[in-house]
Amino acid sequence: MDIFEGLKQKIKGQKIKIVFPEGTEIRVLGAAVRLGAEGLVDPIVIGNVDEVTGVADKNGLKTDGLTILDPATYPEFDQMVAAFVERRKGKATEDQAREILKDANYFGTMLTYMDLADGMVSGAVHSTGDTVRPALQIIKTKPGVSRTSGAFLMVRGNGQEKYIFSDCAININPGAQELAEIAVETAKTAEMFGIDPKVALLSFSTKGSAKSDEVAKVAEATKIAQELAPQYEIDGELQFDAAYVSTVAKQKAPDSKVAGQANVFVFPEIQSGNIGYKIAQRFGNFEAIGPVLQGLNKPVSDLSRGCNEEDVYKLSIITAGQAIMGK
Ligand SMILES: CC(C)(COP(=O)(O)OP(=O)(O)OC[C@H]1O[C@@H](n2cnc3c(N)ncnc32)[C@H](O)[C@@H]1OP(=O)(O)O)[C@@H](O)C(=O)NCCC(=O)NCCS
Ligand SMILES: CC(=O)OP(=O)(O)O
Repeated sequence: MDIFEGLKQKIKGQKIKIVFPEGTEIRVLGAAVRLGAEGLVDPIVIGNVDEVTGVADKNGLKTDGLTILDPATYPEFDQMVAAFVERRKGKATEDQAREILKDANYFGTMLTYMDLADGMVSGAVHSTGDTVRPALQIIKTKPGVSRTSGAFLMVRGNGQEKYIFSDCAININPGAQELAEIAVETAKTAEMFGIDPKVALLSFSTKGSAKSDEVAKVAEATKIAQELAPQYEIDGELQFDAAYVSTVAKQKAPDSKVAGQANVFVFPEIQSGNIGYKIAQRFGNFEAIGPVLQGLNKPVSDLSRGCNEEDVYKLSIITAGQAIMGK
């Protein structure tokens, strides 16, 4: 079954509340209306009611199925301010909190943190930093996870080809320990998508074919990840061709159980990860759904600003799926 059909069946009718802070953005509003009409999620759209309905009317969208919340008129704003000050423990005064929570991403993240919503999808307009910083500060990572990271589900040909790429979004230059943790969290994300993970830690070197600090970091991360999660097939350092192409794998890494069969690709740092996913998306015609943030206490997903309505729709389904699995 198509991965999205499976997820849709799980979330349909479950009344999972997803917050959309970018309520006046047509790609977001269109997806929210569609998700609500199909009974897949209960959308909460952030924005001034007149502005949101104005955009909807102009585009022939019905807003009946949406809850529209405006931070400026939100009746429980004082409680939210108090909860934020408590959560930030000395890092924000009440006056600062009142200012900060006017920001739609902070407001939406607080709704999620306070269990008034089950997850959040943003980033069609905002940069990744502005989208995820509230989640890092408020929702925070699960016990045992020190860093959140951003994975993409890469899909081509009606779902026959599916892979996970990470970290393409958050950690600029992770150390070996962090990279190992990212690899393990990405294996878990793969399982969520029904993929039996074979995890390759990518490099420009395969099994010592080049020597450098960058290569040593990936080799070290591989060792740590293997120790952290012996239940998964994890190997590195591997070049992309050794990880993916079986004939090349036979030559470059003949003893590897991952080389030539990898379906989870962990990049050594964000530059290669972000560039790599966009090349596969734009040259390779892969659909790139994400970044799905891994390891947070509640799901928050960050869109690329280059997304279309379908991307918002699909990432919201994944976010709702994460919410239901975390319940
Ligand atoms: C994500 C990012 C914005 C965080 O940077 P930042 O806001 O400067 O982070 P700071 O170091 O000030 O930390 C802010 C808070 O987030 C937490 N944090 C930062 N990175 C984190 C991570 N990867 N996982 C979990 N928590 C994290 C910090 O612990 C801190 O929490 P605290 O305030 O409760 O102490 C930054 O790493 C970044 O810009 N990454 C690249 C984003 C990007 O442009 N991606 C490309 C497009 S997808
Ligand atoms: C994920 C990503 O690259 O986001 P953006 O394109 O918005 O920078």
